[in-house]
Amino acid sequence: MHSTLSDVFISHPIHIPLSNLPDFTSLRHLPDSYTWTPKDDLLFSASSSDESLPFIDLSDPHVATRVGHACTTWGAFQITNHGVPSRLLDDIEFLTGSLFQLPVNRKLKAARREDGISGYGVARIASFFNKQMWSEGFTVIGSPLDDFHKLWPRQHLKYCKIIQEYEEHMQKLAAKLMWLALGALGVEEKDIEWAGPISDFQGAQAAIQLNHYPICPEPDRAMGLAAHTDSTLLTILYQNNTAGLQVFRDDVGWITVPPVPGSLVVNVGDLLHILTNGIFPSVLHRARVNHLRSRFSMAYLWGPPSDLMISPLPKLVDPLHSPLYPSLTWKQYLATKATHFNQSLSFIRNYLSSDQIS
Ligand SMILES: C=C1C[C@]23C[C@@]1(O)CC[C@H]2[C@@]12CCC[C@@](C)(C(=O)O1)[C@H]2[C@@H]3C(=O)O
Ligand SMILES: O=C(O)CCC(=O)C(=O)O
Ligand SMILES: [Fe+2]
Repeated sequence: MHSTLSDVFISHPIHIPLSNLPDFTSLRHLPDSYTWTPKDDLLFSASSSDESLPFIDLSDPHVATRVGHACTTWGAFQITNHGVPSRLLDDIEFLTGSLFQLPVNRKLKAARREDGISGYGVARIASFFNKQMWSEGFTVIGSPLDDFHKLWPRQHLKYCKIIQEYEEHMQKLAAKLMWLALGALGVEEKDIEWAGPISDFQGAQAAIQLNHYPICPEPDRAMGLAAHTDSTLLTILYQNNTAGLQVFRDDVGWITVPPVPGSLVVNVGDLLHILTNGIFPSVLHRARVNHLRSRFSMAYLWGPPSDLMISPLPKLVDPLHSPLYPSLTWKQYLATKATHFNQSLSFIRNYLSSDQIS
């Protein structure tokens, strides 16, 4: 049977109780369980800088060089002139706002199961931390029809249509960005067979993650979404007009990625880091919260077919650059991530074959 990403968490259920979701709106002080210190996350108070992320106009004649440079130096960049209609960005933001403003008991009707992948809940990475994150999320993989019907019994089709249109645009954009980034390293369409006969990565798989960071009474002591890298090839993120996304570089510290109306943020994920044999770093990022305005973000997490073997591209391997990672599938990598979280890349680096990875 053709398997999907959903199978991963059947064997790696994550136990995160939904029963103690706070009523974010009525809290005047941060409960202890939401108060973060460097003990809870080593990078919590790491230094910050006012450097900025590369901002790239996709209609620039030197776009491939700029994308390649941003991927090599930061593993992230912001884009404009990306071709996604601003009306569609408004629609997905409207959908996200409508979803999270539903009463908790309605949202819980579409709660993600412990061994499931889609639905409402706290971020999966919550299980790696002692403190709770000031956010709620909703993951869409495959058709959202059943879940949306539970959320909006009368209006679900309208919202399903928005998701479908968003996926179509994001899939095209992800393929375009992938070729720009790899093209900068001299990788050509013939080097990636699974991109398909017209090089459009039709078999790629994706998830949409909708995030809500409510207004927080003590934002400096809270964490919206803790530091992590995405397990994807690429992630394309749209944020509403409230700042919160930060990216980290060892030699720079944390920088804030300001929301620029109509622009999108692109992150290199762990699988693209593996595919490029470490040339592109997967970017460590997190979301901080705000005491005046709530924040929404909508991430399109894009990866290969879930059972396809991914390994450093032969073109990027030679006697001076031996392969740093074994071949493994996205499913195997997600399973590794479910156990080893931010240590996953260094964990698999120590294995020559994915058979040794469980
Ligand atoms: C395909 C996926 C990537 C993701 C785990 C998931 O199965 C679906 C949700 C994704 C997400 C979004 C928020 C941050 C993140 C680390 C998480 O906890 O869930 C990512 C996961 C990932 O990239 O590993
Ligand atoms: O909210 C953000 O800006 C970050 C979201 C994110 O990192 C994710 O969904 O993977
Ligand atoms: Fe992320």
